[in-house]
Amino acid sequence: MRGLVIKNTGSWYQVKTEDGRLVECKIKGNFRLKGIRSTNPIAVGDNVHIIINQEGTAFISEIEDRKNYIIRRASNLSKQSHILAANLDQCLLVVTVNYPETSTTFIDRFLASAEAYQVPVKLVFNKVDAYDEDELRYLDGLINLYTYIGYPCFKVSAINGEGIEEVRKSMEGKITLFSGHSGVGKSTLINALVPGLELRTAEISAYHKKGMHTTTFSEMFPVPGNGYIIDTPGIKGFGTFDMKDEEVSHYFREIFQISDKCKYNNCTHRQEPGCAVRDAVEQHLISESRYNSYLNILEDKEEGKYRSAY
Ligand SMILES: Nc1nc2c(ncn2[C@@H]2O[C@H](COP(=O)(O)OP(=O)(O)OP(=O)(O)O)[C@@H](O)[C@H]2O)c(=O)[nH]1
Ligand SMILES: [Zn+2]
Repeated sequence: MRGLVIKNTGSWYQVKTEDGRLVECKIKGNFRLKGIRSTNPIAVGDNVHIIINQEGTAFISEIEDRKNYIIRRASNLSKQSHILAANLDQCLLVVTVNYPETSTTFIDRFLASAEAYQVPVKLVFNKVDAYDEDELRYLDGLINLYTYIGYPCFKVSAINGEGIEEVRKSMEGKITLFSGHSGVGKSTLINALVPGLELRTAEISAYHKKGMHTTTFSEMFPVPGNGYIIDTPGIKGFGTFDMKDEEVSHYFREIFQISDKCKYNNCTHRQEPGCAVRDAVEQHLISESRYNSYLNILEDKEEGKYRSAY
């Protein structure tokens, strides 16, 4: 029988079967996954096949290929990683232009990592009820920019409900990860989207604070319309990853698009002659803030800071 893993306690998995049952499963045998040395072979979001025994116990017999997954290294020095979640359909990055301010550098770094992990991102600009005219104008500028690049944007207030319905619709049938700085309103937003869910996530938080199973526990919560939210504490973004200088621009869509017009095909778009990207920035075809974020990642990479930035 086919099912979706929605909870991983470290010792057993809760699987939602295709016919709608919730079944507690153990793993049988050794799962070896291509290319990953992981502390857990199965994660929430995995599509699995289970076998239910006559006495009512069940085990996972097969895991289907993943379209993506996010990991956390067991420790800085370790090559082993923990798979936090698999098969994410999207990430909603909650940002605020004020209270607190989310910088474009942060947004762009996040978007670049998401590109690397092949997880589509939508930007949710929260707290629109609290902004003055200047802040709203700046916000609209950002929305124009990111919509143009290809990231859908929402303008919402988790407190007064503005724009919430559109976000709710965009979560239907999808596995969604919420991310964003502390204080941007993720919990408030999730509670506005799915009333009653907050209580359950608070329980999980308390459980985590006790220090139990912190590295192995994860859970997805069903949302109306057949979707799921991943809101496990500790999963606030993507892990670190290594990339070559000339790869960084692959994760900036609009920069990558233009880069094949650069004179050198290993152009890093800094000082090289005949760089089409720098030309585009000068002609305001590529936003300066995006280009600066791009340079910023390159610089941090050189100083070895990028890995610890997340
Ligand atoms: N004015 C206004 N305040 C909001 C809105 N959404 C959340 N807040 C407030 O912002 C503060 C932080 O909200 P939280 O939901 O706790 O933020 P969070 O992102 O979950 O924060 P962490 O748990 O630290 O990651 C609270 O005081 C909320 O009441 C909004 O739409 N408008
Ligand atoms: Zn170039």
